[in-house]
Amino acid sequence: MAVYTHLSAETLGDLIAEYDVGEVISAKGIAEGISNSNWLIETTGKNGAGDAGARFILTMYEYRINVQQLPFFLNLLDHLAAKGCPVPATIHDREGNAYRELDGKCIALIEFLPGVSVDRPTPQQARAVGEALAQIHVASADFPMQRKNDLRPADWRKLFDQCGDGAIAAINSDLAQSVSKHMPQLLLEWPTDLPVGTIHADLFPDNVLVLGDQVSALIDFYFACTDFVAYDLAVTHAAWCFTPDGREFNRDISNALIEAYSSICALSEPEIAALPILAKGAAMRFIATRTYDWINTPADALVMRKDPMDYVRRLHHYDALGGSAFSPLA
Ligand SMILES: Nc1ncnc2c1ncn2[C@@H]1O[C@H](COP(=O)(O)OP(=O)(O)O)[C@@H](O)[C@H]1O
Ligand SMILES: N[C@@H](CCOP(=O)(O)O)C(=O)O
Repeated sequence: MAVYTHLSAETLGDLIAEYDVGEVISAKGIAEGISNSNWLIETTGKNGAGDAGARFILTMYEYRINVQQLPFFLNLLDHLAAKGCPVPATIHDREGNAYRELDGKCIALIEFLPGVSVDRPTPQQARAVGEALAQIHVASADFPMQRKNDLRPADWRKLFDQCGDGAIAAINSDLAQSVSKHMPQLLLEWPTDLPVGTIHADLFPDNVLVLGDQVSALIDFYFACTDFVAYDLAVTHAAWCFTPDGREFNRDISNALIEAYSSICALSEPEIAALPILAKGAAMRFIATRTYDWINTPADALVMRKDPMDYVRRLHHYDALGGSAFSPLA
């Protein structure tokens, strides 16, 4: 579940009164999610059909987010939404603030967008995701803010060092061996001069809402940063083109995702050549944070731990497949 903080009806009512969105009719905690508390808020304001019952997502930032970086994330949402991308716009309060403080934590109210996230996407859905990813890369080309990616190879190394070899091996010996085998190559051979842009960096199926085969929303931009755009395609590929446990690679989904993305954002020769190492790096980035969380999250914590082995298996696939994982481009 992901409602870590209790907000009373009075507190919620007072908070929503700071926005020009009507009065609260209902507020329901949202079970999905890991990092933040989220509520679905319905108000007496007008919805898209002109009737009372406007819906919003209220997010309270709980974990991992440096609040000084909130302007980057929230301005990016507004920038992309203004350009017609399927992302929720930020609702500003009556004084124009994109976020406020409540009980010492930051909160933001964002537009609710309809749709569901899928565990087992179809190639048609993967195609729509490839197009949506390309759309945000195009639309963010003139986004004026920058944010350093704080999860690059040296940062993964630091996370593993903080975990310690023994604790990593205690999770799974294959995990420990895979880190020892692949981290040196990733540190040495990570590209340095690929085209850079604003990237989502965490476009997993649970961060995409769909209505049928259409993408209705890209959400959870809280890892967004300035880095190689081809790395964003690699992260999305790693997240979408395998069974959730990483045991099976789905070539139809892979082809659909890559063809759709590259039909809008053509990749350069150096980007295509770099995809195999970017994909191994994408797998390692999630192995690193999942391993760290596995070791450092108390068993009784509300935060759900995710299995790093799902991404160790993806790393093995990428190691074995090389460039053929991206065959429409080969
Ligand atoms: N703008 C939105 N419109 C509709 N639902 C949303 C929106 N933002 C978040 N949600 C819902 O809230 C859940 C958790 O949001 P998310 O930002 O992924 O939280 P976390 O950062 O904790 O993972 C999503 O799975 C989705 O169901
Ligand atoms: N996508 C990451 C976890 C990041 O959490 P999120 O809920 O903020 O997307 C993973 O699966 O390891």
